[in-house]
Amino acid sequence: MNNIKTNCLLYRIVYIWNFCFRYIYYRTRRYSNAPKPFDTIPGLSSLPFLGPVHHFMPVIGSIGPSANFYDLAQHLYEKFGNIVKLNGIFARANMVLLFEPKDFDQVYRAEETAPLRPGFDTLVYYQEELRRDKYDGVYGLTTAQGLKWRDFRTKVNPVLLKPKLVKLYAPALDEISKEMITRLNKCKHDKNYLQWNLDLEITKWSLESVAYIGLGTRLGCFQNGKENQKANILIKCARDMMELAYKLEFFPSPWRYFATPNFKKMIKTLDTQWEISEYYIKEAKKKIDERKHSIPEEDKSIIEKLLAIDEKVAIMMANEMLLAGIDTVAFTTIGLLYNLATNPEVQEILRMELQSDQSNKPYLRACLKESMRLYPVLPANLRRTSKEHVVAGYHIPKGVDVIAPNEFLSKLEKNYTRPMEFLPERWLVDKLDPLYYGKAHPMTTLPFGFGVRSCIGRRIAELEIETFIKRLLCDTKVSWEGPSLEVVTKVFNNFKKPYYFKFESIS
Ligand code: HEM
Repeated sequence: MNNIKTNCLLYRIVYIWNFCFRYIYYRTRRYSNAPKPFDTIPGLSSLPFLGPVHHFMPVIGSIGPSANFYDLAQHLYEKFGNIVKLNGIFARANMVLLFEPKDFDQVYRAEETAPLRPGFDTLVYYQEELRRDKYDGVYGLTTAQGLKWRDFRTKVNPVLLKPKLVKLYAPALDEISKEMITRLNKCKHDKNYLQWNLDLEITKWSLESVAYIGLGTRLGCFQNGKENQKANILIKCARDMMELAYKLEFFPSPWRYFATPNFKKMIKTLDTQWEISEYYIKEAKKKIDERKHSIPEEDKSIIEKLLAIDEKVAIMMANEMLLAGIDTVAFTTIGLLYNLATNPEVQEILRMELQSDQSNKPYLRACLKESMRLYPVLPANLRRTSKEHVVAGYHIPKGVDVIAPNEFLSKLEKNYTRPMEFLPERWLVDKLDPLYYGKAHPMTTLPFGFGVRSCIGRRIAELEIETFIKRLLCDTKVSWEGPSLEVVTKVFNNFKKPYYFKFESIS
């Protein structure tokens, strides 16, 4: 009898234990499979109203005010790991940095139907509210979102991304490069001038080049006089806009609630930029109208081709080319010159390729790619979520800025062999070679962005830079006589001056 009782009790204990075990097992399994809440993503602590701003303050901040984006990404990665949250402040969206390329690949691909890339909120406010009458509902690619962006991009894609583009504009760009080199040779005797103004000179060349492709006219950036003054103001406007956008949009600023002094400066700068750009566009249109006869399609400038499709889009695109296509190209060119100057053996191999008869120049292409891996204009890419995502085990709601820190990832040993070295060969060797670039995930290095919203000026930029480098290296040796060049991030990456380049004639 006792035996039966004991057996019964034992049976019950085993039964209850079994039940509890199963219950706990299934509950925890279910729970662990569920995405963790957004709020639990690790990241910098936030204060009420101020968000994580105290981390960026002088002395007391754990990061400090002067960190560039690369340093910030490194700090966050080392402290928090592959996924990091930064709370937004003053109506700025929350941000999540993803350090695994497969993770932002997943989000960016899922957003490809209508990718949202916010930024330049002051420019959006200027176009949509303050100067609404001028823009009349048509905004450029940098500021438009959703259907408006898609409609604009569909109209301009066939004109700007045409594979034949290279052939069409190459001779004129070569001419502009020759003039630039003559100008450089004149300036190089004044060492001090070039140390502080090389970027201005290179920007004059990039503006002259992009204006020729966009408007079909020469602006005369290398000349002295009135024309040159206008071009200089346009260059200054583009720079001031970046500087002011950095102050207004990356630091806490109440410009949305009242017009701060920097906000007023920004509006003045945008007005001036538009005024000069409009002047150039009107001049270009006048020339086209006065011609009174048609010319072959391949001889037409971008604005002429776009005017036949949609006049407002043509004007906005031309304006955007004069804005987005100058400092980006200048920075990339200076980065490449620096890498070639500090790696004379690479410069020599490249010179040999450029002097050879072969029409393909793979080493030149590899040098440019490698230089943009080390010195991308934009240190990170960005998409705002239009829907919910589950990434790296966390829930990411709609309206969050998902940041891909591409510059930082491109300099990690786990992605590239000898990552801090300028080794163009990595883009040419086969996959058995330890240097092979394909070791990294394809999303690791994205100097022109990603997918349908990637840079529309890519072909133009590559053509301009390659044409200039070909011309320059044929009879000039470039070297660097000073400490290493440093980068500082202000929305875009910039170089810290002075420049210690030496340009010597070798012919
Ligand atoms: C080496 C030079 C350049 C670099 C590294 C560069 C880089 C970029 C990047 C990273 C983006 C963001 C793409 C994304 O979100 O996926 C972008 C967008 C854009 N770029 Fe460039 N860019 C360069 C030159 C140019 C030039 C020459 C033009 C003008 C012809 C231009 C016009 C634009 C425009 C209009 C957008 C916005 C595209 C859109 O949202 O649809 N860029 N660029």
